[in-house]
Amino acid sequence: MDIVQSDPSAVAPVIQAHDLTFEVAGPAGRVNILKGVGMQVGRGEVVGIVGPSGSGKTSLLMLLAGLDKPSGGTLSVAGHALAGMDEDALARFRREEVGIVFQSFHLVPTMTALENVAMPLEFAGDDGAFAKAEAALTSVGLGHRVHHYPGQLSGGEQQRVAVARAFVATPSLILADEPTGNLDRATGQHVMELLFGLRERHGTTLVLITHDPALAARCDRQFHMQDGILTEQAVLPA
Ligand SMILES: Nc1ncnc2c1ncn2[C@@H]1O[C@H](COP(=O)(O)OP(=O)(O)OP(=O)(O)O)[C@@H](O)[C@H]1O
Repeated sequence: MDIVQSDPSAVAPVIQAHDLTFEVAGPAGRVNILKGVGMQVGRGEVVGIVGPSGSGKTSLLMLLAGLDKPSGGTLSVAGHALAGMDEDALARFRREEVGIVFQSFHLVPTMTALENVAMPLEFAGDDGAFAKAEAALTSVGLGHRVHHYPGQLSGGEQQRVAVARAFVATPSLILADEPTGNLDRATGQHVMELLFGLRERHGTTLVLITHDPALAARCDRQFHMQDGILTEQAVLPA
């Protein structure tokens, strides 16, 4: 009889967070920013997080990216239990599993678009870094701008470079913090089509912080953060 062993990582959720807390030291003592957050997100799901300013959305994103450590609770991303990992393992995890898109682009101003996108692959020792970066830039419609510096690009073009950089290493998870916040409506729409297209092409999971109700309504699932507490909500049509 053949024994078929299934790969548990193929079906395991990309994000498994349970009772996450995040405390920091403030001038008046400890501040509880996240107060027992739980979420489970499957492969290829697009999840929106809405909520007022200062409620803890970016803090949660930083934990999911392995850029901050939770004070308590358990967190597994793409099969990695982040709590037990040292800095080297976390750096590798971020390189291989996570892409991040920030509201303010965060490109390196002294590097061309091509160099910005190739950077994560070069760090990983990928010989094909520049060819892959050029293909990624072409796929976001910037094949003709590869040698431009960020300062020579419009806001929308810079965000498309940031999107290309986020997906060039085909991560399991893309985290986007107000990716359209600095863009006009049409340009923001274009950037979102690029991000949503990644799920279609690569099965990428997308976690999106947004203040835009229309954008949140396009997500498969929607969470609301309020004062460090996360609750899932029904997705209402825009
Ligand atoms: N390292 C830190 N030290 C002290 N306070 C912090 C730290 N990081 C975040 N905070 C505070 O925690 C709260 C949550 O911040 P966070 O950036 O996660 O909120 P947010 O929901 O993303 O807000 P916004 O929508 O304005 O970006 C804020 O009051 C912020 O000032």
